[in-house]
Amino acid sequence: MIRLNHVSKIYGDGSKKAVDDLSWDIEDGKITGFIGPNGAGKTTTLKMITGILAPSEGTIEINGKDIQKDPLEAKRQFGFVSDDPDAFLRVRGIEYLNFMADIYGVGTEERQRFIEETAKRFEMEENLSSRIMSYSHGMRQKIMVMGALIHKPPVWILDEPLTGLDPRSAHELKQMMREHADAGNAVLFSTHVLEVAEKLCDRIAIIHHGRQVYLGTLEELKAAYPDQTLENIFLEITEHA
Ligand SMILES: Nc1ncnc2c1ncn2[C@@H]1O[C@H](COP(=O)(O)OP(=O)(O)OP(=O)(O)O)[C@@H](O)[C@H]1O
Repeated sequence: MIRLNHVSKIYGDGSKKAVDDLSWDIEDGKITGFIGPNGAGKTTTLKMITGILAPSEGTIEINGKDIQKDPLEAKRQFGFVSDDPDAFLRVRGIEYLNFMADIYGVGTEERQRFIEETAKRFEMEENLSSRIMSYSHGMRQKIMVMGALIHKPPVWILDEPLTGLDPRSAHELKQMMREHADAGNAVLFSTHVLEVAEKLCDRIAIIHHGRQVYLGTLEELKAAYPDQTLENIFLEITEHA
């Protein structure tokens, strides 16, 4: 569970709140889709949850561990896939995965099992010995997902994880997200693809201008806007918010 308690973020000169007073519980056992227009504050929120940015106000707990006060314990609770997969370009895929496994103290057999299984699912077996620099965008995305999840974190936080993935890999990652949530864990991911959010998510979190406009189940949202697609609901909510 991720708990945000009156979280705000003010960048630079302080003239504007990029995130404004978010208080959310991202529940276990659910996939929560995080949506909002460009510049709404999604990446800023995810970076605060993962401790990359400090909130200007408020507190964030991941499975009860405060990301500011107890960062090491809090960071053990989640795996984070950023929206920029262009990292560790000079190392080989397998070296990156072993590096991530070493950081989190994942044993040899356990990491081998994970690498074999996910490389197969993502059709990456042939590429692990090549440098990440030589990978396509989608392949970089897949190796970053594998690295982020190698320590089997209970909470998954993914910023636009499906961008650039081919249909089979996207299907596998969606399936993995579903299996992980069904096993009782929290999965939070941001997306601009509303069809994906509509099909995959149990709950939807919508922000606009840094402010919370909706958090709840898709069913509740649809009940409030009968016979409308999520796209139409999104357009209406973000127009009037
Ligand atoms: N480093 C920064 N310095 C100053 N302002 C920033 C910085 N990063 C983001 N912002 C501003 O904060 C606001 C929220 O940006 P953020 O990247 O969180 O939005 P987003 O919802 O992830 O957008 P997108 O869907 O386009 O990725 C925007 O107004 C943006 O210009």
